[in-house]
Amino acid sequence: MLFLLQTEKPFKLSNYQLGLDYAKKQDALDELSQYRTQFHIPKDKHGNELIYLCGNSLGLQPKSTKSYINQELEDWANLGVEGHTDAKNPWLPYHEFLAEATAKLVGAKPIEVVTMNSLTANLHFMMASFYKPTKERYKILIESDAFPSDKYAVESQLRHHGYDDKEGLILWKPREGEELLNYEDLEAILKTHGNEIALIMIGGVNYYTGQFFDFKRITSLGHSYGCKVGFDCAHGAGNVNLDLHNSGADFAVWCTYKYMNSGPGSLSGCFVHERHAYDKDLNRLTGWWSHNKDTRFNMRHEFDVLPGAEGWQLSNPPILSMAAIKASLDMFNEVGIEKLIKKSKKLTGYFEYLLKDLGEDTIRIITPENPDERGCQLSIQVLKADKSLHDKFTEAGVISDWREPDVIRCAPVPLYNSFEDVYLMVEKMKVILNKN
Ligand SMILES: Cc1ncc(COP(=O)(O)O)c(C=O)c1O
Ligand SMILES: Nc1ccccc1C(=O)C[C@H](N)C(=O)O
Repeated sequence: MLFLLQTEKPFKLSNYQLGLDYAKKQDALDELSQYRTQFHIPKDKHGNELIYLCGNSLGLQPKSTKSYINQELEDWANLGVEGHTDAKNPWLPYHEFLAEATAKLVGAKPIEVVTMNSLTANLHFMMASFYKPTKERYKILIESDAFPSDKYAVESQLRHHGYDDKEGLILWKPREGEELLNYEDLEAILKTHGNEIALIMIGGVNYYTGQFFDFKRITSLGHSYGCKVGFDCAHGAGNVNLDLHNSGADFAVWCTYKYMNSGPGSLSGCFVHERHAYDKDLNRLTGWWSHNKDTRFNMRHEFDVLPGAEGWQLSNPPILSMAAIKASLDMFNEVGIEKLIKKSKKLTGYFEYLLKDLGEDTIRIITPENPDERGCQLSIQVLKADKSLHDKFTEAGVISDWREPDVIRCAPVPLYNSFEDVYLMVEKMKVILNKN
């Protein structure tokens, strides 16, 4: 199925009509095309722009990021400690400046989101509150091919609470010979084990296949059996419509260095559903930044937790990293996630169409075909290939990534990738695979 810019109705054209001229025309018609110029596009040693399709791993740097960070460096140089209150963007409440735009991006209310820590750390902090095992109900359900860090984190939670990490872990697996997960299988697992499962923790968009799960469906199913439900949205934030509040999920976490373009190792985002906002009995690991802002500096005050996701903060945050997040969020706020998703579906649809022309004896796209069940990433299984193939792509100026055993992940990011990028990538693929 191919979505063309001129029409909302999918229809097919010949490959000739969908060539370079077509790609250039779509770029000219694209109302978001000017955003590409607002990013640094990496170049090869001759100064030519690379075809960067790796926003699923590390998003590109907005040109504005430097000035946002420089503002904080200047305020630090000029004000020292007074910057906490007197900086242009005072550091004490800095995380509050991110809440509204973050909430909009992930479909939440400002009280439900906070930016803090790193991703796997936040997953643990969320599990400290939402994984409350009992003798009867202690198991954790996760998708079988979850990102390793998530799997290690849930296994270590099981061990931390004194359970066996194999016996306590339930895996939602694809069917024999398939990669994508099937909801009927999840329903069957819950029918048998629902009363033993304390927590369902799913990678909202799977890092390997790119499958975007139905959060609402998983959450209501989990809740109907009394399980808590959380999502790791590392591959979802800034990429798909997460609609976290309406999903009803108990919590979600994500990183800001992929589709949120906020720099390597940048801070993570965290969502805690509003219904938990004022629950002071919910166990959590806390620090002084979880404490009431009005009395935080009275120091000897008895602990008084902040309402909402802010109440999960521990430490005063790194402002330089937050400044990079602010630069990126300001851009997302200007564009709006709806427009991005609209372009994303067209761009990825075009990419998919061109790839399919390579033939099923060469490649197989393991990402769902339905545009509502994926983001911009396509995971391309290259038959009979090994990593040396990926090296050839890199040499040819295409930045993508390789995931063992045989998958190239490519993510045309609507903020900075073009239809021409996608066209050229497939042309290079044809040369490398001797398909031209
Ligand atoms: C789904 C998922 N979970 C966890 C991680 C690990 O994140 P971090 O190193 O920021 O904790 C990543 C990416 O690295 C990821 O994609
Ligand atoms: N943060 C990184 C640092 C170094 C190398 C890779 C990463 C990734 O983010 C990998 C990504 N999570 C993935 O889906 O493969």
